[in-house]
Amino acid sequence: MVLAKKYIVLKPFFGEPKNSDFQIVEERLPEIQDDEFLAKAAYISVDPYQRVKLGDKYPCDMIGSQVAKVIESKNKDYPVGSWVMGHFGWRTYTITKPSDEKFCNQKPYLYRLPDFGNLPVSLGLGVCGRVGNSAYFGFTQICQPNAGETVVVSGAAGAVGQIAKILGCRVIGFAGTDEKCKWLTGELGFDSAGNYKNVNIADFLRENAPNGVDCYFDNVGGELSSIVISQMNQFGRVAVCGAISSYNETEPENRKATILQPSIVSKQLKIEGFQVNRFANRTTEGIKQNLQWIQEGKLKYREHIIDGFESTADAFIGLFRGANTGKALVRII
Ligand SMILES: NC(=O)C1=CN([C@@H]2O[C@H](COP(=O)(O)OP(=O)(O)OC[C@H]3O[C@@H](n4cnc5c(N)ncnc54)[C@H](OP(=O)(O)O)[C@@H]3O)[C@@H](O)[C@H]2O)C=CC1
Ligand SMILES: CCCCCC(=O)/C=C/[C@@H]1[C@@H](C/C=C\CCCC(=O)O)[C@@H](O)C[C@H]1O
Repeated sequence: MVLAKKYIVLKPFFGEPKNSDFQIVEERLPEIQDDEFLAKAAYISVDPYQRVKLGDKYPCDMIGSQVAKVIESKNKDYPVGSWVMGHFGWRTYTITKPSDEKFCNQKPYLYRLPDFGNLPVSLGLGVCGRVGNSAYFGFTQICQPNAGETVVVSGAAGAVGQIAKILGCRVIGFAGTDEKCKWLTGELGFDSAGNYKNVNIADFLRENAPNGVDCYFDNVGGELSSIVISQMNQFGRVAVCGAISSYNETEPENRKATILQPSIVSKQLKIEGFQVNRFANRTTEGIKQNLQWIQEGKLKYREHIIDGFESTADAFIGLFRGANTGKALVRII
């Protein structure tokens, strides 16, 4: 008999998520049945979307993905010892099967990790998982960049800007600390990077993108994005990936930003939101492309790893304070 631990969310988040919104409970797992396997969590992913994508019934199990190792199995496609990515929520042990989807209806719900060679399995939650695929497909398919174009990325400490450099673009990033900006222009090769907390965004862009912006990959929304969009070129393309600047905001007044329509019309812009699930049937293609770029030394990654299941809520809260540089993960020890 296995005793699992899982997080439940007691009430809707209000403002920044708090430890008191969560409770850890224990669950006795039954014996596995035909087609099922038992997986032990190795890494749990904490993600901004978890702040805004819970349902409306409380208490509820916390949603989320994890990389886990199969430790008991009655499913030949998931033998003991194999590594999986699954949307099991924040929990230590899971019994499931491919047709299950009892933990959520995410697509893809479950898959075996491709062979990452010498690289860590934790990449399956970051650059070689759906986060990396959001960058790869969101940027290439929505922004449709051309070599030589100027690209701006907000929430820039991820893969998008690097992919833009690989594709021959000029890249400007915005991030929330000077240390992150130094990493962007240093190791990652961005052409420039500004700390959105202490630069004048409009002046910074006029100086660093004097010929205007062709593509904007928007992770944050709000006024920063309105300013970037106001400096776009004719027929510019915007991929709206997220709006983290608004996720903890409870006052509707503070969710307002400068009107976009004058820029959209006069510059004939294309602005398109996307959810990475749209590219679910190309999951392996995206993972393999990012993996290949890592192996070729063209794509670098950082992981922000916090140890211990009991630290998962803290790791999640840290996302909204910019505590992570790179993918935020909890290692289950
Ligand atoms: N459309 C889709 O399918 C997907 C969308 N997303 C979205 O992409 C975005 C980035 O997610 P992800 O890469 O997982 O997370 P990150 O690893 O980029 O972590 C979140 C980062 O957001 C920044 N941030 C926090 N608060 C604010 C704020 N008020 N204003 C601006 N930046 C802020 C912080 O960095 P800093 O120090 O720079 O402030 C923080 O480190 C989110 O908006 C998320 O919702 C993610 C996955 C899929
Ligand atoms: C205003 C709400 C905007 C929410 C944007 C956002 O972040 C949406 C994301 C989900 C996405 C989650 C995808 C990747 C997370 C990475 C970790 C993982 O779980 O593998 C997917 O669920 C569809 C969008 O809703």
